[in-house]
Amino acid sequence: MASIPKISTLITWALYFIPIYLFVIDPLLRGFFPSLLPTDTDEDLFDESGAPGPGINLTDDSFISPEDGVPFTCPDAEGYRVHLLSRAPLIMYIENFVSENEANRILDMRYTPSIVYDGQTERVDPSKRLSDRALLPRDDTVRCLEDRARAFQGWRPNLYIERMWAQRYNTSGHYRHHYDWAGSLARGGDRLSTFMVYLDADCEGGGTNFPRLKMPAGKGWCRFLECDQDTTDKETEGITFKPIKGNAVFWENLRADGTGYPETWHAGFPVTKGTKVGLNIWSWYQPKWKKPLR
Ligand SMILES: O=C(O)CCC(=O)C(=O)O
Ligand SMILES: [Fe+2]
Repeated sequence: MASIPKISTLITWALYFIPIYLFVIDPLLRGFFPSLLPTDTDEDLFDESGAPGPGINLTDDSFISPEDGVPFTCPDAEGYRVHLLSRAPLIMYIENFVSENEANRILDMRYTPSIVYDGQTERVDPSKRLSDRALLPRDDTVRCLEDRARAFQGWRPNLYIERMWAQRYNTSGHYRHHYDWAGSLARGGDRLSTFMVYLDADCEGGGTNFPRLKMPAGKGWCRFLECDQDTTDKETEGITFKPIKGNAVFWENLRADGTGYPETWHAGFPVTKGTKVGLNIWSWYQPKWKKPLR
């Protein structure tokens, strides 16, 4: 009669089997039968040919700017210049992204107090965000910018430009550190990228700070970044973009697997004098679904 193996024998077998499974059997199975095994990310949910998923409502034109084919002209467009700051996350500085005439057209708006959103409710909270904002009507100037933002990102599929907001900060206006992404891709969509455009920068202070990014080497960046700030001080660590009218900072919020970059933690520093007006251009990524949500 076969005897029952001792506990110590079972543990010894397990010690041999676990590494063999992890380093030999699992990689072989993944190689030969990729569809049989669960993957580590939610990427397997997404399929370019699938149906639109839940999440952002692509027909809600109070929230997104659909490509509706309405014709427009861009007489005030000028050329822009791009400077690469970081590859991962992708961060680019764009000189003259918005021309002087375009910026002036957008500035004259009716503003209301800005809100913060905690994933559930929207409220005014001046300790976190003190500014006024205005939803921009989709006139020719705004459509030109939507088009420019799409082209800049290679006309990527499944990318939807959120309706644009201008944001005006008067003295002591600020936006405390936050992410623009919400970690909501698996629930249907998230903000893939941000253009932070300076429409007006007749101010002191008001820089856009990224405490987790390192100052690039060389003095070349001092045109656009504060080079005199104390990076050992907790309040001013990292890098800070100076507000310069017409220029923009572009960054990607999400990695290829849809998770957010911690390096994109950022703030609008307090304006100490004058007025700054920013323009947010956010692009959402809403993948198509291969299979229903788990
Ligand atoms: O005003 C700034 O510099 C940053 C604004 C910002 O981060 C936002 O509106 O999400
Ligand atoms: Fe932001």
